[in-house]
Amino acid sequence: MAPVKRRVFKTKKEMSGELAKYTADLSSKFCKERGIFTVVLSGGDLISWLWKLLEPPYIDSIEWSKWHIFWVDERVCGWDDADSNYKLAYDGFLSKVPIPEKHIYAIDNGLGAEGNAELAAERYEECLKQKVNQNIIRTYKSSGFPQFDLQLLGMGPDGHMASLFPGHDQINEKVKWVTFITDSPKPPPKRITFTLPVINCASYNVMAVCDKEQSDSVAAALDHTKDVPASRLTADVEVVWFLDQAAASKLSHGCCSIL
Ligand SMILES: O=C1O[C@H](COP(=O)(O)O)[C@@H](O)[C@H](O)[C@H]1O
Repeated sequence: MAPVKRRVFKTKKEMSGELAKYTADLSSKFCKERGIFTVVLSGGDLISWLWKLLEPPYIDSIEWSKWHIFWVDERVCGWDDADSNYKLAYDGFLSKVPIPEKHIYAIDNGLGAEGNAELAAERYEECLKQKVNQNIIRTYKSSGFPQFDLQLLGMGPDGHMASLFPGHDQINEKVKWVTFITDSPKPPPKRITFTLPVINCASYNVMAVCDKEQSDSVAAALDHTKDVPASRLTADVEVVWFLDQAAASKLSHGCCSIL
């Protein structure tokens, strides 16, 4: 069982600094070992916390040309839609770093714009299978599920991660790699999402959460007081929760160090 670590920071700025260092260290490890670094992004606040990677020393030292970018979940819309996780990441991060465009694997733009959630999920799973066949994505031991090097995740106040929401069936999917939802409680209703087995096969999973609004769900997930999707998060090597003080404020005593 992979260790679940928690790191609590006084400010979001400090958290962003350490998140950048953690990501850069893994980038250097995987680029040296494999010549490739597969990174999975989520939407939401996470993208705004990647800003430190856009500054020295990281902007100049990271081997961006070896990065391959995927999304743990995506809203079913076109790439230019304000709801798009691709657009959020492109505007706030990807357009500012020299990752080759052909290494960026977004939802099919046409199916997204059409609103075809089922087909968009199937197409994204096909894309992952193609990247496995091209040895860009590794597979997990004997299970055959894709294994990403690093996933950068976020959690909503209800404890959802990716587009796996409490009380919705997608969390129980055991076979598919990518599934879809058409009645997401958080708008927009149509989304595609990695399934739990895929999320949990990643080598390293980071869960970055800030603000008081999320503190109940952080406690539920880490103290296991309630079963929310994020409480099921694990990984092959390690899971690290990056928290600010407000998000960590309801954790049981003595279990977190403030850095
Ligand atoms: O809708 C989504 O929400 C989660 C959490 O977002 P946050 O703004 O509360 O951090 C996000 O991780 C997911 O990718 C996104 O589609």
